Amino acid sequence: MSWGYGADNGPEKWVANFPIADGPRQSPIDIVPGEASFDGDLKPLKLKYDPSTCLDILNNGHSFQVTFADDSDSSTLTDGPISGIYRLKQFHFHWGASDDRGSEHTVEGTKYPAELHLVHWNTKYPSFGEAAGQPDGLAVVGVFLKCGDDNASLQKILDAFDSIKAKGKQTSFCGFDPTALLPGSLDYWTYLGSLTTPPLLESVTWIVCKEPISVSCEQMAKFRSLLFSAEGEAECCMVDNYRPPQPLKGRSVRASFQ
Ligand SMILES: NS(=O)(=O)c1c(F)c(F)c(S(=O)(=O)CCO)c(N[C@H](c2ccccc2)[C@@H](O)c2ccccc2)c1F
Ligand SMILES: [Zn+2]
Repeated sequence: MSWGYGADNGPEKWVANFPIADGPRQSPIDIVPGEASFDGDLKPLKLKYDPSTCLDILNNGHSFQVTFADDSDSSTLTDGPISGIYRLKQFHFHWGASDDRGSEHTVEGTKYPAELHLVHWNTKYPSFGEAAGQPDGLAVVGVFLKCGDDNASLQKILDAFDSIKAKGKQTSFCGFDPTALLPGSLDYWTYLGSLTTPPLLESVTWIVCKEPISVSCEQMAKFRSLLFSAEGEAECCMVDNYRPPQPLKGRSVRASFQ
């Protein structure tokens, strides 16, 4: 059985096939603002996305992801805590079965109903796959979602869900600008961590925005209409696809704001 989020193949079981699950720089973590150290050398995040590089939307059986063409520097992350140019490869979300949980990072124990991850790779390496194996290979921007006003930008994504309900379903999705999913303030916390799904590679510079974006409760409910299961299989709702916080193991978390 491959990894997932169920009782038999969920986060507590991943270490059996992916021993790095108990490694020194695993993600996500619980962020304690009072213990984060302000670093005046941290630059503002610079995110430049070209909507024409948006390719498709896919239900991959763990989450849904929107994939971008990454054969040029059209959609990039620069500055912030990183050096060099990182290209946007895909974004995806994690969410709960109810509004009281769903995010991967937590803030002093507070769980948000969902969390957006924008995955970028360091162009000093020849490809995403190469970069994913390097300690400075990936940079993921995390944005918390909280229940509140309707989010018109998110609605465009949700409107595509009917064509990707089951695992393996994919549909073209273009002209989407992920900038529209970013909060007003780009204040962030940053720390060295890992992918939060197998292969759990310790190659991620995490950049977690302090300010959440809002989604309506109806929009949150739409996330839960996706399926972990493929067509023809017993239906299994795609919910609680998040890994719980992992031990900090002496790492420091820096803040870009005071
Ligand atoms: N929270 S996280 O950012 O660590 C994360 C996830 F939590 C996550 F669910 C995914 S996923 O692709 O939706 C399903 C698992 O691969 C990816 N997807 C990765 C990925 C695949 C293709 C292109 C970009 C990112 C992940 O599958 C991956 C990364 C590195 C090497 C192999 C696989 C991911 F990066
Ligand atoms: Zn993720």
